[in-house]
Amino acid sequence: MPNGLFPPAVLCLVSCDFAVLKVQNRTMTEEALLGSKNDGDLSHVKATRTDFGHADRQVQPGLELRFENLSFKIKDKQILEDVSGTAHPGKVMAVMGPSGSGKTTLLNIIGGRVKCSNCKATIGGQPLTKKTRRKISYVLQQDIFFPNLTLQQTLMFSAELRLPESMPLQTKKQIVAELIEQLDMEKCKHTIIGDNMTRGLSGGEKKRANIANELLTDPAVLLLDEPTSGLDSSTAYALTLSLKKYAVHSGKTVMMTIHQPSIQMFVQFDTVLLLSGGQIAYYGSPKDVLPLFNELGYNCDVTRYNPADFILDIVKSGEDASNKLISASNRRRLTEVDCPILKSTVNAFEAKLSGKDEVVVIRDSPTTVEDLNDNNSIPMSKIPDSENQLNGGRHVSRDTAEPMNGKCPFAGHATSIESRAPSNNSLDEDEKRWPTSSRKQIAVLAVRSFIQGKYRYLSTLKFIKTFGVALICGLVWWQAGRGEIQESVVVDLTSVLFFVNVFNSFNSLFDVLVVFPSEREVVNKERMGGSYRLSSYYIAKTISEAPLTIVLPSISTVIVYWMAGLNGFNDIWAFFGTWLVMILVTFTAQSLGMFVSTATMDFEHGLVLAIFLMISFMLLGGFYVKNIPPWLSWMAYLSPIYFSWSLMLLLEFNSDTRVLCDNTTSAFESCVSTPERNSTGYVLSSDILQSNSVNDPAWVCVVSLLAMLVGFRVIGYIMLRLFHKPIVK
Ligand SMILES: Nc1ncnc2c1ncn2[C@@H]1O[C@H](COP(=O)(O)OP(=O)(O)OP(=O)(O)O)[C@@H](O)[C@H]1O
Repeated sequence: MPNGLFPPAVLCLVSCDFAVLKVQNRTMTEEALLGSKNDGDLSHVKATRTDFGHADRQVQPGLELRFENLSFKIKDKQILEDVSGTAHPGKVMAVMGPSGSGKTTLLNIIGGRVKCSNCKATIGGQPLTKKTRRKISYVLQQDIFFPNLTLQQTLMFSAELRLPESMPLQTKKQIVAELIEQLDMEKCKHTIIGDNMTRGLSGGEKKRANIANELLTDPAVLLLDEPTSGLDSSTAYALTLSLKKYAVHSGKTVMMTIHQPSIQMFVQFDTVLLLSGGQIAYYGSPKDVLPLFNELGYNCDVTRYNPADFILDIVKSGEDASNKLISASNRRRLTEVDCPILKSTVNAFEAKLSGKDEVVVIRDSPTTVEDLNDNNSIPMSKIPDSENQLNGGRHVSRDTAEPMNGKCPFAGHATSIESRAPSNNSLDEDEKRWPTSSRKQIAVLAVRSFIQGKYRYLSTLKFIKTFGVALICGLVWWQAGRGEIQESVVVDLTSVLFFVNVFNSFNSLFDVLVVFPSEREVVNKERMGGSYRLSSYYIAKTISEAPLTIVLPSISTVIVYWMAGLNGFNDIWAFFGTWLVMILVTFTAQSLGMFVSTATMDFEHGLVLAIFLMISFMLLGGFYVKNIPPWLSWMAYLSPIYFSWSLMLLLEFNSDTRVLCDNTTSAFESCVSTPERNSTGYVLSSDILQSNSVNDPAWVCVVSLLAMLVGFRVIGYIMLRLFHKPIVK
């Protein structure tokens, strides 16, 4: 094969995987963005069973989740402004609002997915920290899983990683089995999760798998981001009903975002937090919402309108309506225990509206309703008639200056999060940071990584490619190295070794390139959930994928080596040596791939960097350019291909190799007789090695490859650790 054909040929062969790999890489995110397919298969959820996955373990009680005056900005954009609320055990809070109103951001802050250093929240009266957040499970909107694992495998691995190590395996199995049964997923427990490429669980089943995965740990608080997205109305209702029953019967706290609930779903909620532009437009019971809207001039014809749709339509109808609702909500919140507001926020908001109405100035520390009404100039036009708006003690009557339930509203309001005593002692101070030891994590992750990796490393497509390329190479260089070879054949032998070398290195590097970005979502999700250490993941991955990594390079080496008739026919150790070198360079290229992947963490960027590096390494490998300019020659020492090819040539052209001189036009010194010495008629191995720029002894090449193998892997880990942290407060 002409030398110049190598790069395009190898790139082409490797890139035949890209189309597939790239699509696989997109799988999880795209699927999430596109939403799950609706299969209507939740309608038969066993809503009566609400002891989800309890088995015989001690059930953790629900805890009060309280967030107070959360304000959050991204750059100059105010995403949330003074958002407060309290989700109670045994109850469901629904966070509603138009698209972009900040629902997911609110859940992300509480769930620790977004860093918000000034955001105050408590769980069971204790500040929300990395440790106390372990009581919260967060069901993300995207169903992020490894696509090749079955439902049962997915839940079992999760159970082994997230449930205490001291819990017997049998109990973990029982919990998983119960969850599968209770979520009515028996029939699909051996089905793979699947992705865009491979059909697996349906959209509804994936959603249930996502919820089951979070219920495994028996959380005190369950957060769900759009759990009904992509489901049809009956499926969505069944799911909402199950969550409601789960909250009521297990005494758990449930908080979920939801876009457009049906009326049946809407009435299941205990509290509705309606957001508009990051501010609270309504906070309270769903049954109070229509009277309040009515007071503000928005009448809902319930015979024709779903109240949930109605309130969303009003919020979306324009700035005036939205401001009116926020303003009314702000005033209600001044007396609201569960959903307090800062007076400065009310002032600022009223000031913003001052062009349209009188400015409100609220005194710093109102302690009674009278104070508020007498000393703070709330525009009368902004206070709805008390007789009509009073509801459940949440509204203040201007006439009576008392909340309807007779409780002083300011007593609760004056109590800040910091001053609230812990209300629940179930948060164990001594709880360990990780539910399992590093040893256990590595063991579980290694098995999972092996199962997941075998589909990627040993796919039928890859076998076909490897066999195909190896057979073509074998035929092209058929028995080129057998017996006494001619000098002219030397270039064929160096070519075949270089080609196999480059082919396997490219394959190994690009395989890894796809892995990290696609696994990142799952790993980040799990790490943010506090499932395991990054080091455990990295070590497990390295160990478990090692046997998978060597399969295909070994196959191609064996086929090409013997078909091309290389030196193994004369010296069997030359064959084993070449095979080991091939494995070594495959691992080194894999390490390089890990480094590139973690340095970029993006397939497109990684691809560009990887191609640049591999082409450079090929050029510096000694095959194409025999006389690298001296000022550039040091760069050859950065190339794994240079070292591996050198090693292969050392094994192929050892002192026993007999290469006949071309008597007419020999390129080798040893073929030319001089007055001092006569040529033996055979080319000296040292001449062949020298002409191919093999300047270093074998041990230097081996040590250099090992150093690169370890070095790139360690740098990759450091980059992952430092620059790709999942954000947790
Ligand atoms: N990284 C970011 N940079 C800039 N703006 C952002 C960023 N993340 C979120 N936002 C903005 O924050 C606002 C709230 O986003 P969020 O995802 O919380 O809304 P949402 O109510 O959950 O919307 P949806 O119902 O469509 O999921 C949106 O306007 C969004 O564009």
